[in-house]
Amino acid sequence: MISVVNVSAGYEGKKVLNDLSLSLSKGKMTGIIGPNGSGKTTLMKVLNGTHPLDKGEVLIKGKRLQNYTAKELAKVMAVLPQHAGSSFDFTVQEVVELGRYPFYKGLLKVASAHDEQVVKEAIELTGVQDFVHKSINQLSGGEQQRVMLAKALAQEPEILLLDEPTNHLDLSYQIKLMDLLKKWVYTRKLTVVAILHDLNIASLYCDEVILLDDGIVKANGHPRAIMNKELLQEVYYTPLTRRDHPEAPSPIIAPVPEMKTQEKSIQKLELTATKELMVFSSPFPLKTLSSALIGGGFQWASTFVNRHVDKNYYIDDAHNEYRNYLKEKQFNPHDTIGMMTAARLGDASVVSIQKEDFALLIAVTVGTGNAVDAAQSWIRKEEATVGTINIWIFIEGVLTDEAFVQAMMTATEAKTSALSTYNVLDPLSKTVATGTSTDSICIGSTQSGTHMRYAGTITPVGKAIGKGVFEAIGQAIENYRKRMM
Ligand SMILES: Nc1ncnc2c1ncn2[C@@H]1O[C@H](COP(=O)(O)OP(=O)(O)OP(=O)(O)O)[C@@H](O)[C@H]1O
Repeated sequence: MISVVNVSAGYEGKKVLNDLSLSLSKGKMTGIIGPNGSGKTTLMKVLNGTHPLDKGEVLIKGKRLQNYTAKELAKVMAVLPQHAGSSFDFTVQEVVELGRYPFYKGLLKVASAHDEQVVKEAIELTGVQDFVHKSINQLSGGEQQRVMLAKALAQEPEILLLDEPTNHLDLSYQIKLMDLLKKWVYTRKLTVVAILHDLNIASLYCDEVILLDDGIVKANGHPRAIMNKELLQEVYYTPLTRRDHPEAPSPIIAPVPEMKTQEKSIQKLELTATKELMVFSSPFPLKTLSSALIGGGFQWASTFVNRHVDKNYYIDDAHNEYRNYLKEKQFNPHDTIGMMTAARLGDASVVSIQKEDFALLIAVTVGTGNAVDAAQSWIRKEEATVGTINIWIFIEGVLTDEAFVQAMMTATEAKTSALSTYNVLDPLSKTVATGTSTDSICIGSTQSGTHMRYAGTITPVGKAIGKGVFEAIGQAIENYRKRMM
C-alpha cells in the first residue's frame, strides 16, 4: 500500500531521516514509536507529501506520491495532525463536512445524500454529535481531537495517518478510538499508520510496530517481537520491564523507577493471631506469588490473612464474600493475600530460618480431615471441603519469577514428604495423602538483599524452604494430634 524507498529527508543543515526504507501493508494498523526527535513526525510528513525528500521516493498504491494531485490524494489518504483546532471559527459540523469536500460534485460543489450520510456517521462514531453547532475553538483538546478524527473518517480514506491520536484523549476515548480504528482496519481494510508514544497502546492495537531511532528503522515487526525490554532500553535509555497483558496476548512495558535501596527485613513482619484470624502485617509491600483466594497469582501485598472458617463453610461466591469480610475488618483487599482454613489457628506452626545472606519465615496451618492423594483424587465425586494446609513463606531476598514458581514447587514437595512421614492417609483411597483438595501456598519476598535466580530443592533458598516447610508441617500435625489426645 505504501512503500518508502531509500528516503533521506531533513531540515536546513540537519539530516533527520537517513536512507530509510519501509513497506506498509493494506488493512493493517502500523504504529511508529521511538524517542523524541527520532524522526517520527518527519516521516509522517514525508508520507503525506508535506515534506520534501532529499533522496529516494514514496509510493502510494504503486504511484509516486508527487504525481498525485491534492484532490486525488485526499480521496486516498486522510491525516489527523497532532494539534487539532482551527484558526477559523468553524463549527464542528462544518469541520467534519470539510473532510467530505474532495468528493463534492459539480461546479457548485454540493453535498450528495451519500456525503451527508457519511458525515453523520463520522459524527456519531466519534461521539461529537452533542456539540455539532459549537465552534471547534470552544472545545477541549480531547473534543477537538475527536472532531478532527470525524473529519478524517468522513474522507472515507484508504489510508489514515495519525500523529499521536491518543494524546489529548482520556482513557475511555483512547480505547474507544483505538477499538474503532481496529474495527475499520478489519472490516474496511483501512490502512492505519499512527505515531504512538504510549508503548502499551501500540502493543495492544498494532499489527506491526516500527521503532525509529535517530532517523533509522531500528527494528520493525509484530509487537511481541518489538516490545523487547533490551531493545527498548537501548533506544529509550530507561530501565524497563516487560510483562504480558493479563487478558490479551500482548506485552506490556512498564518503566522501572529509581527505587530507594532501603533494607527490608522480614523481621519487620508483625504477627497478630486470634481464634479467627492469623495476620502478618508488613510495613512495606512484598512481591508475592500465591494460590490464595484473595490476591492469587503475582501481586504486591503487605497484609497476609489466614482466616478460620467453620468446617461447614460453603458459599457460592466465596471470593466476593471474603473481599467483603476483609473490608469489614478494615483490610484493603487490593493489598492483601487472603486464605481460609477450617483448621484451628492455635495449632499453627511458625519456623524462622536465618542464614548468612538471606532469611525465611514460614508459617503453616494444617487440617488433614480432607487429605487427598493427588494420584487417587479421580475416584472422588464430592465437592471440595475446607480441611486445608495453608503455607506462608516469607523470604528476605530478590527472587526472579522462575524462583517464585520453583519455591512453590519446593514447598509442595516438602509438604508431600511431611504428610508421608507423618503417615497422613487419604481416607477414601487409604493411600498416603499428598495434600488436601484446597491447599494454598503464598511465597512473599522483600525483593531486597541477595539475588536468588532459582529456588529449586538444591539451591540454598530451596534447601531452607524444604527443611522449614517439612518441620513446620510436622510441628502443626503434632500440635493437632496432641490436642486431640
Ligand atoms: N521545522 C524544523 N526545523 C528544523 N529542525 C526540525 C524541524 N522539525 C523538526 N526538526 C528536528 O528534526 C528532528 C526530528 O524531529 P521530529 O519532529 O521528526 O521527531 P519526533 O520523533 O516526531 O519527535 P517527538 O517525539 O518529540 O514528537 C528533531 O531533532 C527536531 O529538532
